[in-house]
Amino acid sequence: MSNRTIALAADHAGYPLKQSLANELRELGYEVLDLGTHSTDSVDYPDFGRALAEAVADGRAKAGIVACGTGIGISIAANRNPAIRAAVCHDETSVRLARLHNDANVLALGARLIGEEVAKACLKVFLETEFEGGRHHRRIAKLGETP
Ligand SMILES: O=C(CO)[C@H](O)[C@H](O)COP(=O)(O)O
Repeated sequence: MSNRTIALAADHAGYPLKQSLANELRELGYEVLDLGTHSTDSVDYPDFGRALAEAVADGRAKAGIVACGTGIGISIAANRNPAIRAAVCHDETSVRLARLHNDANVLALGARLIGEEVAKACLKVFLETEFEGGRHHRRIAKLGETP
């Protein structure tokens, strides 16, 4: 991904993983746009999924990483923004295919389900894998159509 700014957001369950991934991103030379949360105090994941989606949609960040306990709730929140294709992934193959086929612009991780090293490996694959295009363009376009 060429733009070097990656947005991060998490709820309280995802907060420790978010901090770890922020450090990893900085070590990899990326700018980090940290949209919270900023502690393990209990918060509501829709607020953070929405904020991250807006940052990616308006171009403040090239892509985003979200984390909650499972990755599910915060991905649902992010995906309510029509510009967002958030994929919940817990292994590198899923991440690779989410980029190759789905042009996922947000990676959602379940902090209570996977370890930090797996999450870091998923992050690297997400950053390094380009959209394959071709037949997948047509399908991505259909995702933006209203039913
Ligand atoms: O995974 C999540 C949403 O999909 C949340 O992180 C989880 O529901 C938070 O639970 P709790 O308030 O019990 O910490």
